[in-house]
Amino acid sequence: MLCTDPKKSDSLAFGNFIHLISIKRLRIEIMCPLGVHTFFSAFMPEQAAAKAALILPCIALLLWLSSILTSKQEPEGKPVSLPGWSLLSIWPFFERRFDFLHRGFQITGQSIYQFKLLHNTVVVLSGESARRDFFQSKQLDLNAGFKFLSGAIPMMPGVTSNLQARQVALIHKRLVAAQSSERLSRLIPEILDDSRRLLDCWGISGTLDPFNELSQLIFQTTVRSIGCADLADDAEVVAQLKNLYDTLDTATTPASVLFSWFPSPSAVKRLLATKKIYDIINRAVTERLQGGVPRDDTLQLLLDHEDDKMLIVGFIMGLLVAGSRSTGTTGSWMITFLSGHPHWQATAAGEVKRLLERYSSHPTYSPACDPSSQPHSLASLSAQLSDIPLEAWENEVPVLDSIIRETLRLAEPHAAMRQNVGPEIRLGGKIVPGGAYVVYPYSDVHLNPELYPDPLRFDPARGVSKMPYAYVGLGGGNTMCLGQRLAKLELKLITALLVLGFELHAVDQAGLVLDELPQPDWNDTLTWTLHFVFVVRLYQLLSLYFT
Ligand code: HEM
Repeated sequence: MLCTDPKKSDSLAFGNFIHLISIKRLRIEIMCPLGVHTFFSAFMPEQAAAKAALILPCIALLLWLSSILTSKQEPEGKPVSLPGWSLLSIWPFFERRFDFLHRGFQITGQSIYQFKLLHNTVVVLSGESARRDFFQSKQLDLNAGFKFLSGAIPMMPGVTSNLQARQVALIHKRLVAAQSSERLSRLIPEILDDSRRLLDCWGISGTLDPFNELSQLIFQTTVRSIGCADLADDAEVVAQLKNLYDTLDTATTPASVLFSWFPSPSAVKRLLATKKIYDIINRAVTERLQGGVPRDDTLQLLLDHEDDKMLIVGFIMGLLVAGSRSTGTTGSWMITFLSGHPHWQATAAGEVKRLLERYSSHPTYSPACDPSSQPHSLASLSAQLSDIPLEAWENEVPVLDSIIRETLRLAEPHAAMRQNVGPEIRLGGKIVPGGAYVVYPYSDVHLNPELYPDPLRFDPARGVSKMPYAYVGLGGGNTMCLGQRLAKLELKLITALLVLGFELHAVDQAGLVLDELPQPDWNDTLTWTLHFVFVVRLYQLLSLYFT
């Protein structure tokens, strides 16, 4: 807009000079020299005023150009920010993570967005290309991500946390060695025997809470498999350890994660539980070192490699959580799903029976031959299952494999968490600055109706999608689960015992069979358990199977 009255235009132009410089280029060029000249001529001779009127706008123009060139532009590709940064608005990230993350996608209308957690940037991803970049990136650190965003591991600097990269690499190497084929083959009868012992306590019929009983059972077999045989043999110590690990879970609160330095009651509880776990495991390692009898277990494997004592203690303390928590919950959900799907119970039982027919050399129990052996046939079933070799458990059980896969797809409310420990990178085309945290919710694929039609339905018969990273239940790309060989073996052995040994029904508290199974709570990212009353009714089937 041009001003035609020179007087008016002078005053207006000068009054708005600074403002105009920054926002209205056209008006500056035309109006400033005139107005400035009139202004200066009021104070100085005509010639000097003319010079000043020319020089000043040039300086202003230069300043303006340099401010444009040096100004911090919002980089193109920066993820849109979630409005609201107060602690209150991000609290649900810890308490109802699934809802929080999905509301973020809805509010921003974007497949990638970011929010602030204290002074840290957290980028949330979804979509095919972001997922691919995420799982393939080498500079996203899982441990750093979990330490800051989850905090649900025993924190003992130098033992279970703040480990150097070479210590983490050594722990991973030993974990692979602990799952060698020879070692897993020797573990089969031990896992079966532990499980059979605990299943015997369930009785011939009755009800049980799978989220309690299965997680206890799998804690026992995990202590046996990656811990120490002396601990696994002592039922009291195993129960004590389980309680302490449960305390770590229940005492993990948003405040204890965000302000881990603050000695809140839950932080103190966590600290005490961690110290007690340390004492139990350290004592077992010390006793073995000081002349205990060598056993065929993971502790002995670590001692034989002459690993540092603190690394050994940290290995057992850390992997007992990684191993038992996820395997226990997966086992509980598997039994829940099987108890509501008699067809899959029977199909799984049929698959294991065929393996028994092929591999078992133990005589099949028959009440006619040995009427006195009722009803303790779980022992003989476990002995028969021990005859099935590891290769068969790993390669000849497509039904059990698909039941595990479908259980993890439907009931593993995991969000993968990382820290970008390198320079700025792009994931899915969006910028993730160095030091920022990145979260990828598994629901992006596992509950995606385009990949899994009717995604909340349990259906092990679903095909596997060919889309890259369409199934990430045991990780993907650079971070695959390093304990999956053991986890799958434990789950298969326990399921075999259950489907051949019992008939399972999901019932309510009154004992009535449920029409509909309970759904997993995707907001319960830590323990994945159920929060309402539900039980599984058992009938021991052995007399049917062995006649
Ligand atoms: C059914 C049981 C299990 C499930 C569902 C499971 C799932 C996973 C998943 C999804 C990851 C990748 C995490 C991510 O990308 O954010 C992972 C990593 C890992 N898992 Fe498992 N896991 C199970 C059992 C175990 C067991 C028994 C152990 C050890 C005894 C174990 C040790 C590990 C370790 C060490 C990693 C980290 C790998 C790395 O840093 O690259 N897991 N697991």
